[in-house]
Amino acid sequence: MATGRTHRPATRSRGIPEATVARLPLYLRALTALSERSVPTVSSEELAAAAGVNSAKLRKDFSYLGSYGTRGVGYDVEYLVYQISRELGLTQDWPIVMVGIGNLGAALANYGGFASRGFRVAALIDADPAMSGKTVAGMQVQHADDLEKIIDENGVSIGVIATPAGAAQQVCDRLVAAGVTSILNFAPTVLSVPDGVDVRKVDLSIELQILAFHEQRKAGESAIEAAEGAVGVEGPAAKVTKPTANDRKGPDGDVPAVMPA
Ligand SMILES: NC(=O)c1ccc[n+]([C@@H]2O[C@H](COP(=O)([O-])OP(=O)(O)OC[C@H]3O[C@@H](n4cnc5c(N)ncnc54)[C@H](O)[C@@H]3O)[C@@H](O)[C@H]2O)c1
Repeated sequence: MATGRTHRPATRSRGIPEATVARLPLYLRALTALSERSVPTVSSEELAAAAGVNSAKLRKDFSYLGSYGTRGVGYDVEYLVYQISRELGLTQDWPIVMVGIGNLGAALANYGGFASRGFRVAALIDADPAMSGKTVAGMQVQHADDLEKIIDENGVSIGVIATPAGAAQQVCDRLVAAGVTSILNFAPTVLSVPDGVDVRKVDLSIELQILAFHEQRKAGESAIEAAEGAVGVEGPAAKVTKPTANDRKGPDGDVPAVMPA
């Protein structure tokens, strides 16, 4: 599919900014941990620290949900879990298909975290005939020839692609033609999709490259400090701005492990 776009406008139709939407899962993860410890209420500062977000930003984000907390008491943890889950669409079950059940696909299929967050793996699909019928994570792998039928029968709207990069666009096109409107792409390639289809990409090697960049800066900083120590006076090198912890944070004040698509 040659035409189409790969991103959405910054604000969703309901008026919640995309950056806020991207932080909601962080709040939910922190709130779920509090809920598991039976903590009844939480202040914006505590929750912001647990989620790795600035507290003023958190309060602004929650105002979009109509949640303002109670002065001196804070936010009701259970109610906030419900509110955010509802906003993210997690109060309903989302069947997903995974395409490409090799090393990564099998590891993802075995990950229990999808089901506990409302994502049911409806089918595992692979093009290799030798994989068909094999059991992975307790499910039989189905052949890619049946992709459209599987999506139709299971009412799937979210697809996960873990095929080699060269196959990803073709798989994406078939998923979209079959009715899938959200794709999580692990293949190292940019997918082109029509309007109305959301793509998120995950690339751990990009994350490592970003960490390598920071390591390089830190190494440069150490070299500057060593040179300063050796010379004993403030030379030109001392004017180099040293990176701070904030420099390494994302635009939202957090340190994303996985960059938004
Ligand atoms: N995003 C990340 O951080 C990350 C990490 C590791 C791997 N990857 C990428 O994930 C992909 C899978 O890696 P892997 O190590 O599991 O590879 P793999 O070779 O073990 O598995 C790929 C699977 O895809 C299947 N496949 C190929 N074409 C297909 C098609 N048209 N339809 C359905 N299935 C098809 C193959 O039969 C195979 O089982 C690669 O693109 C790799 O670069 C991404």
